[in-house]
Amino acid sequence: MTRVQEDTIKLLVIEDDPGLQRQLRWSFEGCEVVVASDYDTALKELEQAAPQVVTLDLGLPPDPGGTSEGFRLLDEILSRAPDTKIIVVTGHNDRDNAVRAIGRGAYDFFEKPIDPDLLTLTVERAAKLARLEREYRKLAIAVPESPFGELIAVSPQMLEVCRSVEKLAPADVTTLILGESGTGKEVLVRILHSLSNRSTRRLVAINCAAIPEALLESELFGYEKGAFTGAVKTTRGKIETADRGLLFLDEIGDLPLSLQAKLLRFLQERVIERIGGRQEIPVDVRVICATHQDLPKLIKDGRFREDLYYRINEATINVPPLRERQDDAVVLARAFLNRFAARHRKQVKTFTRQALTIIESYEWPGNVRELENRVKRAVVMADGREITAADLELGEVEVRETPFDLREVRELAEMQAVKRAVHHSDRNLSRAAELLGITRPTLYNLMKKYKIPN
Ligand SMILES: Nc1ncnc2c1ncn2[C@@H]1O[C@H](COP(=O)(O)OP(=O)(O)OP(=O)(O)O)[C@@H](O)[C@H]1O
Repeated sequence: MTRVQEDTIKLLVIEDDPGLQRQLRWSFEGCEVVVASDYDTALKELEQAAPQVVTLDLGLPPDPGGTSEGFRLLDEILSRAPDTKIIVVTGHNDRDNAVRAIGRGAYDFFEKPIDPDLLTLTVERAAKLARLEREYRKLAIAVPESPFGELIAVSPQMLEVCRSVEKLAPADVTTLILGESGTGKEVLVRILHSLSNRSTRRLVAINCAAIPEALLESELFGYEKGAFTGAVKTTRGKIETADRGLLFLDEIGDLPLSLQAKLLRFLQERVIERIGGRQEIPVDVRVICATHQDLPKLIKDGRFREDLYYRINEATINVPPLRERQDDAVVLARAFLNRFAARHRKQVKTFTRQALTIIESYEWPGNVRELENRVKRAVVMADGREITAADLELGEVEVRETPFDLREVRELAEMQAVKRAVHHSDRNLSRAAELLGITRPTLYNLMKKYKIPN
């Protein structure tokens, strides 16, 4: 069995049949396996080995033909170590007990006779979930001291983004944050500010898309008394207010061309002139811009100045969409559930497995913001302790559940690796082929096979 990420999986096999014990030990060669054949030994091993995953045969002595001892142990394990993922092993066609076990908190069930390959995959998935939950808890515990505050990130892609933010924060360079709407760009700007050497000064934000063109100029640059009708007193603009601090220009792609020229001048000369003013006022701000738009395309269409693009883009941070970081989706969903359940004093504790699968599979066009809103709504509306797939109201979702058939599993892994390499190399196919350790023609064939556009 392969290892899940860098952790070795600790697995406790609770099984009284010596033949099956041997078979299971052999199937899970790559894991640290401990075996117990009765209630007391199982609890002792639970304490000593602290396994992430347990396989539990429901028919244990003194009731090997029934299920009473198995259920007693299931309840006890979950009360002592609630995060343990328990995979219950039932007799053939024993759906009733399987469903009962899931209802009492088991992670999954398995019918005898055991197919070691299938069971291996189930154990790997359970261990992966246990690892994500543990990492999330570590992050959650670290929150008070962490400059990353409420930011939740467990996927390698987001951890890389966090590293870039940490590196760029003290550098005082004009930084461009790119990413779809709702991916967390604003959250990252706030973190960047708190880690920068301007953290004791203000972070002034302005959304270039939300303010009409006529007002935007005075918002940014300010005006002198009498500059236009209604200018009853001299007013400083956002740029000036941000002096010695940080100015966040959100939706920079929507800045009208006339103001692009003015902003460029400011970035080059670091002075502003208020509307109706004649005096040049020096301002020391660090500018951070963000957009969900494709700026090179806007440049091609004549809607964004190329010279401004180079000015604001001294450093870039790319925030990946949520659908490309499946690991984050589940962890974020759990965090939002806890947050809103506490805020609205609801007894909702968890998601059903189906709901989690849907969360992993859904494309999340509105990214984290959409996920947050869906979970919030579901928590507010929920009556019971669990949020079901239907509560999320996502309609028909094509489920991307990891299949069991090994050929399908390999193909899925191959497709994901090709997609990642193409994204990581920013569609430079020679580089993508190099990352994958294959030739360009092989890469072309794979992209054709999986219908990945280039
Ligand atoms: N990694 C994260 N951890 C916790 N909360 C997050 C994370 N990413 C985003 N959020 C939350 O999702 C919501 C949207 O995030 P944010 O406003 O930063 O997105 P954005 O990319 O700036 O969106 P837009 O482009 O529409 O302005 C916010 O409520 C934010 O707190």
